[in-house]
Amino acid sequence: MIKTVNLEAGYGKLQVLFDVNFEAFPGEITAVLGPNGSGKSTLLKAIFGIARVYNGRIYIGDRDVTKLPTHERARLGVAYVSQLRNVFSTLTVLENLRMAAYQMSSVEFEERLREVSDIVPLREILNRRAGELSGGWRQLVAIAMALVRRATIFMLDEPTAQLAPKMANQVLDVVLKLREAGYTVVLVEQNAKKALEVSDKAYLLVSGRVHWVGPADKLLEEKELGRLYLGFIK
Ligand SMILES: Nc1ncnc2c1ncn2[C@@H]1O[C@H](COP(=O)(O)OP(=O)(O)OP(=O)(O)O)[C@@H](O)[C@H]1O
Repeated sequence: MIKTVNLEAGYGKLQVLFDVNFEAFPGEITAVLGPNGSGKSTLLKAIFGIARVYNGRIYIGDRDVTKLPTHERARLGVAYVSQLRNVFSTLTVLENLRMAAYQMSSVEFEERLREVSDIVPLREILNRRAGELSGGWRQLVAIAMALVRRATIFMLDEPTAQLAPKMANQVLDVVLKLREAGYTVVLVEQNAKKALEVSDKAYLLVSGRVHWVGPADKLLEEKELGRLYLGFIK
């Protein structure tokens, strides 16, 4: 479980988030939606420890991690997957996964790989160089790397942006499998409708504040909010 309490965060002197109370639970997909620049990525970055926190607290389960460095948050199970620099492009997929498992014995790694393959369909691409893969596949490899190192909280920053519809659906299938496996999934998406269709709960951020929070299907019914902030046509 991940939680922020009265979170104020940003970059240097630029405060982006104001008084954000956010919670995401295991076995659920929590969507974070809102217009460009509303602070969606900043929320994920603050939770991961790569944006500046001015005030408020961040918890992973019961543990207050507000002051912990990023690598310790990662050790506690948090993964932040964005479309940027998410894999080692000169290495093969298998080598990337091995890098994520550098502390494991090869027996343990093989076992892990079998479990991860149930969630991310990797078998066909294990020997491909990561840099040759499409953006969608690179993202799936990044998710698989996090799974190998036993992450339990997946913060996915626009995982389907710029993907062809077929690949976008494949990525969303993996997101659904993460939920099925009981992980905590936080999903930042541009395509609000698609995100809401797969999510359990939704936060709408506007100008760095939580403007609306509730069940994802209820936000789909909020036509006015959808029109104003989420690009719903009608
Ligand atoms: N590393 C950074 N340094 C300084 N300002 C930043 C940085 N990253 C983002 N910002 C600024 O913070 C504000 C919020 O950006 P953020 O990326 O959180 O928005 P977002 O809701 O994810 O929007 P988008 O969909 O455009 O990514 C913007 O004004 C942006 O210019």
